Amino acid sequence: MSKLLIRGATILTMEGPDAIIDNGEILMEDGWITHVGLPGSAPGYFDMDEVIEADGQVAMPGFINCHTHAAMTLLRGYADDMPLMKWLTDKIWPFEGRLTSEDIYWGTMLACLEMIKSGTTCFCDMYDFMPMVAQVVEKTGMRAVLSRGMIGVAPTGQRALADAEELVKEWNGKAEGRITVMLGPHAPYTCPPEYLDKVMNLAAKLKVGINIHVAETRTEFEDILKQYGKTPVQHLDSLGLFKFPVLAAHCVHLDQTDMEILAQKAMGIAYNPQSNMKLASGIAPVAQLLELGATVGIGTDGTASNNNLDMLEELRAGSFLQKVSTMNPEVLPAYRTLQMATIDGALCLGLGDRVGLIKEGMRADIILIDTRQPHMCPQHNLVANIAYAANSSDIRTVIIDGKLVMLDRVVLTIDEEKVMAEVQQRAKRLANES
Ligand SMILES: N[C@@H](CCSC[C@H]1O[C@@H](n2cnc3c(=O)[nH]cnc32)[C@H](O)[C@@H]1O)C(=O)O
Ligand SMILES: [Zn+2]
Repeated sequence: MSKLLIRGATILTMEGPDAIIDNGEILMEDGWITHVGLPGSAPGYFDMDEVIEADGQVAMPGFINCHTHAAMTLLRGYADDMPLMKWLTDKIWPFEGRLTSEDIYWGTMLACLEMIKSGTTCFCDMYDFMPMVAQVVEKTGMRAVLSRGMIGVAPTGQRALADAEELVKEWNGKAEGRITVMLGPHAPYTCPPEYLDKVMNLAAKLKVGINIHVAETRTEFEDILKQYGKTPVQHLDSLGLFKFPVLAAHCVHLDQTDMEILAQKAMGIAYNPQSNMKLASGIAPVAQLLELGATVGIGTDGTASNNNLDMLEELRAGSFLQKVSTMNPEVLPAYRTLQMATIDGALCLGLGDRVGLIKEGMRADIILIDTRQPHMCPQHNLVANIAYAANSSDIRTVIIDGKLVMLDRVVLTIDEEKVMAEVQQRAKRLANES
């Protein structure tokens, strides 16, 4: 049995705004959190395999990135300042057509490196060559929800269904339980109803959830309305999609009925504020969705539309954007926003019983944040300091599933220099092939 102890930390358990333990300790055994309490209270104190002294640091659940395309690190800075449809059809899809499985491997490696260094312990991915992504998840020690992106209108539509089924069979529950697989029909505008029927049949057969982009742009909203006489959300609802556990990404353009449907029927909504800003897609009505009782997590989207995977930046932007768009500074307060980046994200991914809280009985996905920094002084309010002032470089240590993945900013599972050199060289080749 492996026993790991964190001591001396201020623990932000995320179980509630008052659930903060000063100078606390967290015991982890075989990946489980088995004790959270005051100093000297952990059982078996003297036979730990590893003790992490965390004075001056905050321990909190790792961030959960609810929507990304990890290997798109290869496209970071390749196509900027364009609207979604033009961006996808003129730049992104032609580039992606040249990607090999090795490219995906290295691009995802870089994404995992960046995510670990910015405190993300779990991410939800939709892309191609997903067995490579699964291998990277296994090697790097991350937790992930993976889906093979499926574009029904593409010549690869049929193959994508077969790949998705294979991915579920090969990887669901693997990497010591850190990988969950969902189906990933890309969007209502790339997956016609007959194709979504096939996806739903497969989801029923394999008993897995569905990850899909929904109502991202006004163009999508208008096109779907014209084509089917319904909004994207109501179109998907009428097809029966929400009978499955659905994670809906974006949800920017919604009417009142759409919001009610999502609040009542979606497993979760992935709010991607910076991608939506950069592609000028709009602002998801998150404050209203939360009022209606929706479960909302935060995602960065891929690095071609963000352009980084920094969840601290994302959650701050997400909070501020809701404040300014509603002209109400009280919406998405600091603690609520941190919940969205942790436990609510876990709920969006169907992992709410496993991660997102520092609590006995949960798996140990924990980050340590150094608070002894000028930009976090003084400490009137720890929660506000983390949500509104911290930088991702303040994240010192990352534990995933009870294993040390980064210690004092050294990532233990990835050769940082090698990954950056590989990606640089591959990105250059891919761009030159155009
Ligand atoms: N090429 C695959 C499917 C790729 S799935 C994921 C797709 O989503 C694309 N993508 C990335 N960000 C966004 C976004 O914000 N909206 C819609 N699509 C996106 C991404 O570039 C990628 O093509 C096939 O064989 O059909
Ligand atoms: Zn996306």
